[in-house]
Amino acid sequence: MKVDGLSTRTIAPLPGRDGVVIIDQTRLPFRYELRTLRGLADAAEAIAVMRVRGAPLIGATAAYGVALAMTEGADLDAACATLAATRPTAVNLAWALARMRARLAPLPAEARGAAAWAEAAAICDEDVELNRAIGRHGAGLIGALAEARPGPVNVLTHCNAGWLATVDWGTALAPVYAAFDAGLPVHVWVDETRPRNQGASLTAWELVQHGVPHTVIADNAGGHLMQHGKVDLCIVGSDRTAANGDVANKIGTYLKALAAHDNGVPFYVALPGPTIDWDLADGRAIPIEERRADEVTRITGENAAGELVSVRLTPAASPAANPAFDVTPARLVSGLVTERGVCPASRAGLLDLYPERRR
Ligand SMILES: CSC[C@H]1O[C@H](OP(=O)(O)O)[C@H](O)[C@@H]1O
Repeated sequence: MKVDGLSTRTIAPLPGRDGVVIIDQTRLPFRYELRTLRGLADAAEAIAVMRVRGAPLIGATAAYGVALAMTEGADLDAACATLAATRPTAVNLAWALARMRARLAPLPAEARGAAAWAEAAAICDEDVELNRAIGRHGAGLIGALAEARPGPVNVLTHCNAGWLATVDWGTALAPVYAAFDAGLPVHVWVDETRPRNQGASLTAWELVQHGVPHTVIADNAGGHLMQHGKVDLCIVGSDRTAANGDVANKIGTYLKALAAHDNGVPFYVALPGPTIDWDLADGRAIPIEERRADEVTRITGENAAGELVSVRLTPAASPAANPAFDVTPARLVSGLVTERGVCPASRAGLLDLYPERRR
């Protein structure tokens, strides 16, 4: 996508393969800061503290983390274990590490560096095309709604599943960008998405950059808007979708799916193939990340002087719980928007799109 008119991706290797440049998403929307990852430790830290986040981008960063590790002579299995331990829910992390290991393990140590950089680059290039295809297929859903009646199609999205969550294009927002760029009237309700506010800080920033009409809302407003006919379609991302179509996504997604179901609002999940966990029959075993309590008890923002500040919201003595994801059962999902098309949220639906997965 473009930032200040310049095309960019969320991650890219330095020409000398001695570093990887990322957008430090912990600084957005106030500062657009690039950061160079110089080694395995930098890559692991960037994932763990969410300088990079979003399932596909976590996988891409881990892939480059392996390349950085090979360049610094680290052990392949140890490097993969370090990266695997950063965040548990997004299956793209395990998928990328398994792919890197499969590519590198058969090679002699001296050949692993170049192969790792090439494989990481391939993962990134593929992600861009997967998401572009998701946008194409998902734009059809928006187009059909645009034809049904005048005025903008009002899309509600949760968290950030835009291009910042991937290498480019995004997943849930890819159809929005494709529809907008095709001239379709679209407006986005942006869930702020407490406690890390990826919606208010990242999705809103993306949509401003692209010129897409949008309105930031409190997470708790979504159900009310659906009750009053102000939401035509929900599209969210996924961090891990089980083989039966159960979807793990940012905490609060399940509540939006319940409200959509109760109000007859179509609820779609956009995801690329690497986000499908074929080894999980359903979503019950998806690991849910528990993050630090101070992400709930404190909030970070910019004061009038343009300084980044963090303020406490709760009494110091109050404990807090911070599950970062929840699982939306397939029965609440209208459909899955993948790079291969749209399918029902079911094992049969997924196997129709991915027949090579039939056992
Ligand atoms: C396209 S994956 C986006 C997905 O990742 C987000 O989680 P996090 O920001 O914690 O990495 C959120 O669940 C998004 O839907």
